[in-house]
Formats: sequence, C-alpha cells, structure tokens
Amino acid sequence: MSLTGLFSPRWPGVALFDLDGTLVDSAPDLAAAVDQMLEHLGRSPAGLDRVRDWVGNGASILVRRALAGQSDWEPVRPKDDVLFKDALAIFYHAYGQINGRHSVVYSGVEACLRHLKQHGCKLGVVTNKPEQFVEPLLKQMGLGHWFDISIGGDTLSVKKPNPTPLLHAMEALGGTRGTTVMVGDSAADIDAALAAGMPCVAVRYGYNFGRPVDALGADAVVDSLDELL
Ligand SMILES: O=C(O)COP(=O)(O)O
Ligand SMILES: [Mg+2]
Repeated sequence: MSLTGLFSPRWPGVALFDLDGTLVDSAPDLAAAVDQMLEHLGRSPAGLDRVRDWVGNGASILVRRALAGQSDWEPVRPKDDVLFKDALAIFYHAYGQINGRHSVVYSGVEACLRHLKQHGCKLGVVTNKPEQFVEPLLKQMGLGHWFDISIGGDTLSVKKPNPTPLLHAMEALGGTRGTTVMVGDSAADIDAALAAGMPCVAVRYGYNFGRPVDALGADAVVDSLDELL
C-alpha cells in the first residue's frame, strides 16, 4: 500500500494510535521513575538511554528489565519475585507522581489528529501503558479531547502484540478491518496490526527497543505524522 492510499479524505474511518514513542515522548518520565525505583532499592540508576530501549511491553516488563539491567530478563526464583513485586509498587508510586512532567508531544501529532477528526475519523489510543496512567498523561499533554476511546495495557487480559486490544477498540468505534489503521512506533504495534489484519503505519522517531522499524512489515513508515496528510 502506498502512502497516498493512506489518509485520503474518506479513509480511514478509525485510526488507532500507540502512545509512548508515537504520540508522546514519555521516556524521560519513565526513566525518572525507574531510576527512583532502583535508587530506592539501593541500586545504580539505569539512565534515559537504556530505559528508552526497555519501553513498549508495559510496566511489568519495564520493571523486570530494569531489575535485570538488560532487555532480556530471566524468569526469576520465588525469592526474587518478592523483590519484583516491591519494585513494581515503588515504580507505580513514582511514575504516578512524575507522569507527564518531562514528556512532550511529538511534532506532527496535533496536525494529524486535527486532520483526521475534521474528516470524521474516530480516534483511539491503544497502549501497553497501564490504564491508570493513560488519561492523566493525555490530559496533561492536551491530547485527551481528540480520542473517543483509550485502551491500556491492563484494560483487557492481553496486550499488544496480541491483536485483541486493537480489534476491541476498532469494534467499539464502529470500524472494520478495511476502514481502520494502526499507527505505532514498535514491533509490538506492527505485529498486533498484522495479526489483526489491519493496515499499519510505523514512525521512525519512536523507541522500538533501540532497533530500526523499517523492515518489520508496516504498510508505511514515516518520520513525522504530518507526512500522512
Ligand atoms: O508502557 C509501555 O511499555 C509503552 O507502551 P506503548 O508504546 O504501547 O504506548
Ligand atoms: Mg510505543
């Protein structure tokens, strides 16, 4: 599918957006909360550059990666599970206070959302971020009013790359696979869209676990969302 086939006046009817790394650069807040958690546990901070590459599979896996100090974390012994539960609680508390403080909306996002809304498109957020942090972040970023639905990583029993959250949002907004597009920054978004059977746009400026997003099977790859208009 070419770029000109995407975002024409009557298409899409529903557009679903990933949040972290696509609409909002939230890694600075996530890194600050991870580092507060690590310091609370007497460990060295991980820093923004490492934490950015750990974002995209939700808060639990972010905390698992932070405790392991790397992307690949081993399933842990029961003793370490207690540590994980404590770490997760500390992270939730810290992130609840920091969420939105250092985050910024990416260039091109507002223009894209305005264009789609003006053409009657329904808009949704489908993120792996825990639900309790989603609305506060959207509101602080001045983006909340654009969206007709938001699905967090714990809203349903499964999260991206499982296609269910995308299909759930699509159906709630009255869309079909042929009239819906997913826009995201990572393999989790693209794999979910492929499994859902819906077209997908990937952005290059996001996180994607520190890897390029070009060859992952998206229908279009862009440097800014205003390229789609
Ligand atoms: O919390 C995360 O891992 C980020 O989630 P998202 O990229 O799906 O918005
Ligand atoms: Mg993302």
